[in-house]
Amino acid sequence: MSHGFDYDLIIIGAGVGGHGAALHAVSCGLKTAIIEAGDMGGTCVNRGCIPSKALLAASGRVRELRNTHHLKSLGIQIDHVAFDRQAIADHAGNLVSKIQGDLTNSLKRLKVDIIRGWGKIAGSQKVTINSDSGEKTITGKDIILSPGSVPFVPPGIEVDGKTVFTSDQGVKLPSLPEWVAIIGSGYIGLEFSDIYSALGCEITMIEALDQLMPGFDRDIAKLAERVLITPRDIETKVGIYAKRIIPGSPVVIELADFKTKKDIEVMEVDACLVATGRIPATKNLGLETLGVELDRRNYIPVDDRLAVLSAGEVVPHLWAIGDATGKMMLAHAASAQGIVAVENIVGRSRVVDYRSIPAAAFTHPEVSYVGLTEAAAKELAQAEGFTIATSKSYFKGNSKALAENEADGIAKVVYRQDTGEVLGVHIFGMHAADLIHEASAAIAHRHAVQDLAHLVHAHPTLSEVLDEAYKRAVV
Ligand SMILES: Cc1cc2nc3c(=O)[nH]c(=O)nc-3n(C[C@H](O)[C@H](O)[C@H](O)COP(=O)(O)OP(=O)(O)OC[C@H]3O[C@@H](n4cnc5c(N)ncnc54)[C@H](O)[C@@H]3O)c2cc1C
Ligand SMILES: NC(=O)c1ccc[n+]([C@@H]2O[C@H](COP(=O)([O-])OP(=O)(O)OC[C@H]3O[C@@H](n4cnc5c(N)ncnc54)[C@H](O)[C@@H]3O)[C@@H](O)[C@H]2O)c1
Repeated sequence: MSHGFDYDLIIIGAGVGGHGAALHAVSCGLKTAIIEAGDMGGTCVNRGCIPSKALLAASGRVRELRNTHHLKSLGIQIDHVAFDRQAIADHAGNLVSKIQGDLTNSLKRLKVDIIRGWGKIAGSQKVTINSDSGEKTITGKDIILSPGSVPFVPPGIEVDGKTVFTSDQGVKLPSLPEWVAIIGSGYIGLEFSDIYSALGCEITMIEALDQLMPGFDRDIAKLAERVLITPRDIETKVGIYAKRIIPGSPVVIELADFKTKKDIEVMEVDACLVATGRIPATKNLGLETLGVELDRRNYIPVDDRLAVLSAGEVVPHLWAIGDATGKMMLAHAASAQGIVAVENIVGRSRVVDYRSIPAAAFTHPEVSYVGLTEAAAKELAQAEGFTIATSKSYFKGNSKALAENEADGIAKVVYRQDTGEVLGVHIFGMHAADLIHEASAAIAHRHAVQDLAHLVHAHPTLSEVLDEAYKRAVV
């Protein structure tokens, strides 16, 4: 193809979004180049999903093997469980190298040109790349921006990368501080509290909003707090924010009331993980050359087809995907967007169905959801004039969970009362991250609880928790 351009498609950013787009582009016959200034694989592979899940796998095993009470209930006795912090860190580091290599090779195998350097739009269908070897310009019929995101560090917080750090450094597990403060109780705060508490650190979790895990469905967050926080060596401070953090030994943290802004106390801890969200990496992309303005939170404005917008109008041949679009900061959402953008590029109109994209926190046990929380569904119902209902089932009534003696857990289905359409499903309990996909498929097809209640699930499996929740919705 190419038609007078160097490439059919140029992708800026080789994270999971850019990678997913590149693979799909090749399968659609597009001559493709991908530009990467940093580590191939971006955040997920190098500083996100992959190393954090490796740490969670190892620390989760330590937790399980040290839980003598649980093991005894199964008739097992283990006298001493030891671990080597550096070996756990190496497990994560080795996995990063492997997946980074696999991802890079998959692009090479498909003859995607990998160009190292900083990519910048230099005008319509034109990109410049700056690297140590100088600047060059290439042309592409279409351009996809996938520059990703970086940790957000609130003003007043100083990060030295050693005593006060973000997940970028945390995933390397360089030390196990005796007492660590975690700022934020979102995904990163939760997953790291799981890792640190399993490996014997004392934790203080500080959350600015008036409840822990504010992004999750309330019923799920309440039970998750009872299981993941309360019985562990984790002190929580809620409605309180870290106004100032000074790195050093000790780390000094000035806390204030989030609502009144009044100073509350000064804490001294050994280390502090700042897990206060992420912001788009959208500076210096040359967007101004095409008159594109970022939105007020610095995301790249896109329509449902992932076309970039300028003053509400589509900018021809320019697309954006991934964390930088601010839709759902998840790896699989980024690659799904990449596939949809390519579909539109090749003339097959497609949009992303965000409602059916699942999410999970890989704590022990896991938290997962897809679709709307009960609160969000209520808002939608009010706006559109329908009513919602919910149904719940519990792991303590599930034979498989009972056989494992891991019966802490709940599944909650939020649905429309009139049509039965499933609007959201939330699960907390063992293997919740895997269990959610059945619900994701149900939402993708806009299925109703009345139909889902008739599906047959193998016995005894954890999937029967969801089966039970659907059945309870229709009795
Ligand atoms: C600790 C942690 C754990 C996570 N765990 C999960 C998880 O379990 N599951 C999940 O779904 N998500 C997880 N995420 C989120 C996930 O990592 C991101 O949603 C995902 O990486 C976004 O992909 P992306 O392609 O949009 O951007 P990124 O992965 O950030 O990639 C963007 C790439 O673009 C490059 N780049 C930027 N600008 C330019 C430029 N101008 N020129 C050249 N290159 C450029 C960057 O160097 C980077 O490599 C986690 C994130 C963190 C921080
Ligand atoms: N398993 C996964 O899929 C996974 C894992 C890790 C990260 N991620 C992605 O990375 C993104 C970033 O994760 P995150 O946990 O940093 O963000 P988050 O948005 O999930 O949570 C940040 C929390 O920090 C709180 N906060 C902000 N400023 C504060 C302050 N000064 N003091 C106290 N609390 C404060 C917020 O109220 C919020 O609850 C997530 O949104 C998610 O999309 C996903």
